[in-house]
Amino acid sequence: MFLRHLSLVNYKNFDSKDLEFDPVINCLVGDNGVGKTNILDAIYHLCFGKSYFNPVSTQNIKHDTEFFMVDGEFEKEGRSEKIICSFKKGTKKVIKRNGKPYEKFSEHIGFLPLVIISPADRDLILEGSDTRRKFIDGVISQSDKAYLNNLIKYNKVLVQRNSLLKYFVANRTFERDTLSIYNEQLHGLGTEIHKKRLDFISSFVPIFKEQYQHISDKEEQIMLSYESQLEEGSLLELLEANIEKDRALQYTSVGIHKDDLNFTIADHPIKKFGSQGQQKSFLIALKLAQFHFIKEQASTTPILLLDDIFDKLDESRVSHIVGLVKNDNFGQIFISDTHAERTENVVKNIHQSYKIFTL
Ligand SMILES: Nc1ncnc2c1ncn2[C@@H]1O[C@H](COP(=O)(O)OP(=O)(O)OP(=O)(O)O)[C@@H](O)[C@H]1O
Repeated sequence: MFLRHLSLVNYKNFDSKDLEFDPVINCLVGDNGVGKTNILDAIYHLCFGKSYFNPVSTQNIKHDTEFFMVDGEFEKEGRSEKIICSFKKGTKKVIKRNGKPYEKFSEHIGFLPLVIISPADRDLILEGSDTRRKFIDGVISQSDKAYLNNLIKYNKVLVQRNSLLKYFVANRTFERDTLSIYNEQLHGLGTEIHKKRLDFISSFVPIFKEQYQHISDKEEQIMLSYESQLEEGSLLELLEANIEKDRALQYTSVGIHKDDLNFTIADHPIKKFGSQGQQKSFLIALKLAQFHFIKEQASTTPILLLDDIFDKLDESRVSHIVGLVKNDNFGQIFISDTHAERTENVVKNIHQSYKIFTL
């Protein structure tokens, strides 16, 4: 699968832009702030219906204009697929595949698998657990529609249960039976999600460790483990046991929405004890493992976006990553960098077709 053509209208810093891509390697080079990352983000938008960097849709519209449009022509399994993602202020975002709008964006997720490696990934280590849950959910959802649907349903029920807890306090009332209905729904959906997360972690960890060994020269004991309150008991039991606490807090304090991933090096949290280099290698290994996992599950090689990759790694490691496309037939890769020469040196050595775009 690859992206053949990209057209932008009023997308971030671009009025209009048309790019015809190479099926294998594409390099976007230029000074800071010219819009290299914005082009990668537009590609991300076509695959996920949203920005990787800025979730506020209005802020993805070029300043002082009213709408944006991102139009991409992909080739997938020998067929041309035209995806258009557009957004006008005050209306709902629209994604169309070959002229037909999707009713639910979730139907589009996984159709065009993509992995991005960016300096913004550091949030996975530095920020709260929701960032890491989004990561697991993002990886599983790209190859498992049922998981994504359960997750959407779980989040809806969770919002309803939280509203009910607030309603009880505001109206000085309490109805255990109504709450029990939500508990059962959360239990059913949450248990499924928990099981899939467990299965995912057990197949993902070996891939992740292998990727880390590839990019780190040293033997280091790194680990990624899954933490869930559901290890303590069934979700139904936990919800029932925490009813008084939830009434006081006015929100649901237990469930798979509290799950987390632990990242460690030599049994200590990498956030506090990992060097900058170790943290960078850890994040790249995480994303490369995502690439390999999705490739296996979805039987399509994901598009790989490498944003500012030299900010993270030296040339030999970048060569290793770019070399992935050499071994993975039909993979397409996009690289952004401020130094045209450095990028060209790396891609020339891969002996694959490539294009360099100077912005
Ligand atoms: N909604 C918007 N309207 C207009 N310009 C925008 C909008 N959002 C972002 N920009 C501009 O886009 C530019 C940043 O683009 P981008 O992050 O793609 O740069 P880059 O080439 O990747 O830079 P770097 O090499 O520093 O990573 C900034 O100048 C920013 O002001």
